[in-house]
Amino acid sequence: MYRYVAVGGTFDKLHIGHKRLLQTAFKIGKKILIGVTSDEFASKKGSDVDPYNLRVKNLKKFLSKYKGRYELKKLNDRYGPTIYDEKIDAIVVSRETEATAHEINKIRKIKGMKKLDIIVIDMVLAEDGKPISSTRIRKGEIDKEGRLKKVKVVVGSKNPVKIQATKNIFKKIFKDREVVVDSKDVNSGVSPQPIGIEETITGAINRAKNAYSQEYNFSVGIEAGLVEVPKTITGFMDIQWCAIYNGEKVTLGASAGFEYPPFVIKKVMEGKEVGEIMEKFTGIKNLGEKEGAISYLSKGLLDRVENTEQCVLTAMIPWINRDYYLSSPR
Ligand SMILES: O=P(O)(O)OP(=O)(O)OP(=O)(O)OC[C@H]1O[C@@H](n2cnc3c(O)ncnc32)[C@H](O)[C@@H]1O
Ligand SMILES: [Mg+2]
Repeated sequence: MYRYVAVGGTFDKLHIGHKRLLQTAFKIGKKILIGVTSDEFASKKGSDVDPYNLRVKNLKKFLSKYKGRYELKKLNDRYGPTIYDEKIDAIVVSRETEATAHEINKIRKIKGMKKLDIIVIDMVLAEDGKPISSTRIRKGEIDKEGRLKKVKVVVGSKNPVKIQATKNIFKKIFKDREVVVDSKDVNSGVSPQPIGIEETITGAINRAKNAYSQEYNFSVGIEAGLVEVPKTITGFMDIQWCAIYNGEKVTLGASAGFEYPPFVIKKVMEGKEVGEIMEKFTGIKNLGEKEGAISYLSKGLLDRVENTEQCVLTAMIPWINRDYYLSSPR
């Protein structure tokens, strides 16, 4: 336990990133020095930062259970007391502000002061996997809990099954929010009948990345392919893979796999696509965009949309549990 720990910031629209930072300080320190930027200094961020008094009022409300354990100090520069106060032992920063802590230690070294221990916390991520910040809250993209105000998704395919499955899952996850799902015809960059896990996943990722643009929170790429599976009847299973991309990170999910009959696999090995073989066999045109082979083979007990939903949902698991999967740099 440190005796005296420093943290600092503007703390505008006090959000869960700020709260995590402050809670970390109280966990490791007896007494906390909280630097809060002055209105003059904060105005560099733009004109719509809340006034100092309001920012401090909100801080005090959140800190009520730590009464007597902290001191507030107005900051007119990036360093505040950290470059002259000998009593400070450590400083808590986020990955984003870590560099400032190192600058502080450089200055302290020149002045012959002892080095501060630097405690770095991971960024708290909003629902789209990007860090929560006051700037994003001021822009109206997210709220103080990091929830998206509106969810914009694009699917890298014009296949109505993939679009519907994506809509269903995103509406399920973002229940009370407006969810917009667009679609874009994009290149998968792999063969029309992918074989093997590598090729199929590459197709899913390419679709997601090729569909992505800044205006979206997520892009979705879905690709089905045959994978070798030991002890099966044919040696292969058909598995749909979903890639979800936020412009920075990709996550993957898979659907329940199933086997095609041996005569289908034989023709695929001769270079045909599962889709065309199944269309010919069932006599249903565009089977893959309707109930799908899975529905035909399961005699209607599992339909294609449901099967596709599985890979979209499993690909969303890391985004639903951002702290476990996505916070620390990989
Ligand atoms: O967009 P701006 O206006 O820069 O606001 P901000 O949310 O980054 O908030 P501050 O600049 O007031 O940051 C105060 C401290 O909180 C940290 N912090 C901000 N957002 C965070 C997040 O999402 N997760 C963890 N720490 C965060 C930040 O690195 C600072 O050390
Ligand atoms: Mg900041």
